[in-house]
Amino acid sequence: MTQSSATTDPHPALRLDRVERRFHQGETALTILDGADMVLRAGEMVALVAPSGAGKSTLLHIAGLLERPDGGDVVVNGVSCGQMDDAARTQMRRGTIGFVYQFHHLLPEFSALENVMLPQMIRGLSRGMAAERSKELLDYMRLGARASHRPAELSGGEQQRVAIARAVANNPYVLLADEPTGNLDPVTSTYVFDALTALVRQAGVAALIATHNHDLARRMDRAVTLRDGHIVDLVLD
Ligand SMILES: Nc1ncnc2c1ncn2[C@@H]1O[C@H](COP(=O)(O)OP(=O)(O)OP(=O)(O)O)[C@@H](O)[C@H]1O
Repeated sequence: MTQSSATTDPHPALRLDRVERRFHQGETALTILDGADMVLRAGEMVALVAPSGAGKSTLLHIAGLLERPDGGDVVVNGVSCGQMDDAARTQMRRGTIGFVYQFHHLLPEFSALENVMLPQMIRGLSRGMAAERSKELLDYMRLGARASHRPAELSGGEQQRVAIARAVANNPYVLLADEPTGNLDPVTSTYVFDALTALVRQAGVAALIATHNHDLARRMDRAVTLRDGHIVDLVLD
């Protein structure tokens, strides 16, 4: 295991620069990130593998501009987000980052198609164009026949595939996924991961994917873990 590699790319999709994050639990200060650096390049898939409680979700939320770090910077496609106000960060996030959660987080009252359309319409795309792109994405995820179904009418694997389609709907530079197959049985998990991989490769997006599943982690380009508040390369057996 070595310090995570490479800071030579002038405009990587994502760069974490000396990121710090601490929580205070009663009298105790818990340091999760202590000057963490990382570079994620367009087209690469990186597994984030670390024990429960190590800080994977914290790292993904900071990388995804959902939470502010206590120190350091998050640079998305060359744009520093550290000093942005909340409105600017939200706008940046919507335009450049896709997020997939362990539980799909789809809106229950909307169809699969509408769930994929919504982030595009929030960004200003017309209803017609958003529908066209969403149909293409759902077809690609082999969900074309399910487009009009609501989340409750879909299986867990289908719900996650809709969530993945939604995450890439705005052509993000960076896709962040927090145990996207953690809630699925092994066969479905592999199927969903295959779909995620195909979409990531096709889109050339940079992906950081937290997983406890070493078999899936091995299929990515490289793996990292969290150690003493730093992001370090992880060699999987
Ligand atoms: N808002 C918060 N306030 C206080 N402590 C927090 C907060 N958020 C997270 N923590 C603590 O920070 C640590 C890291 O949490 P995090 O959820 O990032 O871990 P994780 O690696 O994603 O865990 P898991 O694999 O179980 O999801 C945990 O000890 C958690 O209790």
